Formats: sequence, structure tokens, C-alpha cells
Amino acid sequence: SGKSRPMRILQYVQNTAVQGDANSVISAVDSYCANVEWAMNVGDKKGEILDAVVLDVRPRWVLELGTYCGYSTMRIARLLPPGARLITLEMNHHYAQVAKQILGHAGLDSQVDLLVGASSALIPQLKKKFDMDKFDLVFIDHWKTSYLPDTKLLEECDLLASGTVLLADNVTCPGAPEYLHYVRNSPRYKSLYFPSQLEYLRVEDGMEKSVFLG
Ligand SMILES: CCNc1ncnc2c1ncn2[C@@H]1O[C@H](/C=C/CNC(=O)c2cc(-c3ccc(F)cc3)cc(O)c2O)[C@@H](O)[C@H]1O
Ligand SMILES: [Mg+2]
Repeated sequence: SGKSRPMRILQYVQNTAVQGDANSVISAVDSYCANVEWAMNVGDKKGEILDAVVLDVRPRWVLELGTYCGYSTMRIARLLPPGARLITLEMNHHYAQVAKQILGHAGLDSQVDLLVGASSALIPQLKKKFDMDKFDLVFIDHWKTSYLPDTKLLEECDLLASGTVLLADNVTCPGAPEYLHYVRNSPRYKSLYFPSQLEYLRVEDGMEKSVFLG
């Protein structure tokens, strides 16, 4: 039942996870996607790398590109210091609606602003909309061919400060070759690869952490 995969994930969360307990919602998504049907969440293995980066950066302003069901949104939001904000962009209305409900079940909607629309249209509006200046952390996990153009757009919109961390999912599988080449060869980034595995599978994947140098 449930018309879409995100819908089926939401129903499983609503039926099994503890309302207001983000960790139980994260575990519910992981057990559903590991045992019932695969979905493109960052997952528990790469999720631990994401957690470690969030805890290390202690960001005040976080941007996520590609919300999908809100899994990585929850992982980030549950670790934010008080007063910090996570802005997540999702172009698919249905996915955004599901993510909003999953975030609500986890009790994390107060730290998160979920905007529905394409990143290319929304990124130029963020400074004014949120009265903010620079992001401390950007988690990139949307269409792999959009990683590079959106990184360049973030530079053009002056949304990256010296020290801003970009963390990109899937740089090995499915891969983001143009993005990788750019951040690994540009003098404006210090880049480091974190090997891991594709969510819920024994397939190599990894995340690239790139620090903007200004
Ligand atoms: C147009 C660019 N701008 C965008 N602005 C806002 N939201 C966007 C945008 N692009 C895509 N989105 C949204 O991000 C999400 C897309 C994520 C794309 N992710 C993947 O393709 C992906 C794919 C895999 C994968 C790996 C191995 C396989 F065999 C099959 C799939 C694994 C992953 O972890 C992935 O992240 C959707 O919710 C989509 O609606
Ligand atoms: Mg991904």
C-alpha cells in the first residue's frame, strides 16, 4: 500500500517509530530500507560520517541540497546547537510533503526550514529570505550533475566563507566526476575523501569533504 516509496517509508515510520524521538525515526527508516525496499537515503554508515562532520563544525547555518524523505535532514538537525538553522531545498512537492511529515514525527521541524523549489532558483534568495550571510556547512545530495553548477552558484552568491565545509554524498556511486575534479583541483578548496559504502548495500561509495578557502 502507499502510492510511492517515500509514502511507504512515512507509513512505516508512523507505525513503528516513537513520536518525538529522532533516533527512533532514523532507525525506522534504516530498517525499512535495509529489509523491505532500498531507498536513496544517505543511510547509517555514511550517516555516521555526516554526524561526525556536523559535530566537528558545530554550524550555525546549514544548507542541504535534496531533501528527499528528510533522512539526512534529521541526522543533521538532531545534532545542531541551539539557535542553529538547517535550510533544506527539495524540488519535488510530493517528496517535500513526505519529508515534512517525517521531520514532524521526529519532532525536528523547529530547527528546519524546508523550501520547495529548484536549488538554482532558491539559492539566490536565501540571504534576504533568512537575513543570513554565509553557510557554515553545505550537505550536497541532489542530482549528481547539479553538484558542480550549484557549488559555483553558492560561490557567486557569496554564501561561502573561508572555512565553510561542503560535504558531498555519492562521489563514488553513482559518482559526481565533474564536481570531484573541480573541488580537488581548485586552489580555493582543500578536499578529502571519506571512503564508505553505498546505503544498505555492500558496494563502495564515499563522501567528499571540501573546505572553502575563500
Ligand atoms: C535540479 C537541481 N536542483 C534541485 N533542487 C532541489 N531538489 C532537487 C534538485 N535536484 C534533485 N532534487 C531532489 O533531490 C533528490 C535527488 C537525489 C538524487 N540522488 C541520487 O540520485 C542518488 C542515487 C543513488 C544510487 C546509487 C546506486 C544505484 F544503483 C542507484 C541509485 C544513491 C544516492 O545516495 C543518491 O543520492 C530528490 O528528492 C529530488 O527531487
Ligand atoms: Mg545520496
